[in-house]
Amino acid sequence: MDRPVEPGHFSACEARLDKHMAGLCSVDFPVAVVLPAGGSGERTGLLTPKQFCTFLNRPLISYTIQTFERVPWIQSIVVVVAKESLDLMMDIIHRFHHRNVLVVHGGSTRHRSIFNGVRALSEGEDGTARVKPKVVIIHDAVRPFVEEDFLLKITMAAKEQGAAGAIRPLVSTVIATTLEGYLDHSLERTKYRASEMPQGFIYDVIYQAYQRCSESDFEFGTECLHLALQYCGTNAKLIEGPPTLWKVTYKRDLAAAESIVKETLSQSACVVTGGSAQATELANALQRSMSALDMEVDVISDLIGDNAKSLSKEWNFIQLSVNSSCFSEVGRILGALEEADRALLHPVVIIWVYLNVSEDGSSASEPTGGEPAAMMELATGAKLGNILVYGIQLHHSKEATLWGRSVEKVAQMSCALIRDRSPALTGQLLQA
Ligand SMILES: Nc1ccn([C@@H]2O[C@H](COP(=O)(O)OP(=O)(O)OP(=O)(O)O)[C@@H](O)[C@H]2O)c(=O)n1
Ligand SMILES: O=C(CO)[C@H](O)[C@H](O)COP(=O)(O)O
Repeated sequence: MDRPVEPGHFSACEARLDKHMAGLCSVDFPVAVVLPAGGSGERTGLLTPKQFCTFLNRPLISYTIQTFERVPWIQSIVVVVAKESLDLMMDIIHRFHHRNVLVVHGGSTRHRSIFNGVRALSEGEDGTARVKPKVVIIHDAVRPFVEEDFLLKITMAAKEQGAAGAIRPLVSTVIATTLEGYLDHSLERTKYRASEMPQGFIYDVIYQAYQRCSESDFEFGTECLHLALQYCGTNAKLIEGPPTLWKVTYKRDLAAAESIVKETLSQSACVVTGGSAQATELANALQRSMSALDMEVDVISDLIGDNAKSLSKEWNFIQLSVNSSCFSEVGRILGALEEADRALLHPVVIIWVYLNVSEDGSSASEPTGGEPAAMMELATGAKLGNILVYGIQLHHSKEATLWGRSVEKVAQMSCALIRDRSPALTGQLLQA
């Protein structure tokens, strides 16, 4: 029999749940989640199973685990992986500091993997009984984006009805084909829905459904809600979910998942002026231009005292320097981010904007000798810690149109650097 491996303890989770239940949350019963991640991802055409494919320096499965870790009323997380992926999974849990995750061996089909995960919630590896949850959520490990409020809807409906599942409108019409490959008939699209995940079940319902179902169900079935209906007479409540519930199935879906994460990380930026009048003027102009590019910008003079909060909230920093090619301010942001392990889960961007103001207001001066090399050195070290450092140099102009154009260019470059998060461009001192 497949045996679970426990890197974490459920007791910490129980304490978390108790604390939460003390006042904040309407979920006053134990909830667990099973994340089947034991497939090989053939349809991606990649050698690595899709749940272990990495984007923005982190495997897909870690994004999904993090999604559930953030939900305070979820008591325990069971991840089901193929035997050969066990070490890799343990390494991911360790590397990204995941807590309270129970890892269980998978089976040869999705249903077999899910049943192993469900069973592990009530039975220890030596057959000893565990305190089973009231509701279990089942969610494909390759659907990284699901919001707490939707999980709550599924959980509460599952508690009421015995089973609940996410649905989406069909994108294409479903047709039946003849054996010869001709159209047999088509279904009326408005009557049908795509069944997605998450799904929620009263624990005993899904456990019994799996105990009663046939070998053929285990081998060929694709729908847990169907098992609950057929073997326990439980009619699932269906709830329409958002499009982001889609399942990563093909290679292009990995790129789509990456772009969703990038978009989330690129909604705002924090501009640090250092306090000088010229830098503040530039920061205010950048704020206007970047907000026209749909990026919210907060302008602060430093990252001290109350302003230090930005270090734990913001994913993007723009540090302004006027006539000073010294990287000490950038170094300070870097140090603070590294100390807080801020870039563990997502890459953080720092853009150093160097404003060159010559005495006579001319724009003749060029970047001075050591800067590009020093930038590169700083950025190379930062990249190892998942912090992406870029530089932009601009010259002040007394001529309003020219100056406006330069500021606009800095705003566009900053938005592009933040949105692309390209490791290849780190350390470059770009010219605006
Ligand atoms: N024996 C299996 C097969 C699938 N899954 C999991 O079930 C989820 C949804 O299945 P699917 O998208 O079909 O994944 P794969 O089977 O890996 O993909 P493919 O069919 O392309 O091989 C995935 O998280 C997958 O890892 C599983 O736990 N155990
Ligand atoms: O949506 C789902 C269930 O309702 C499943 O994710 C889907 O059935 C998985 O199937 P497959 O392994 O064939 O992709």
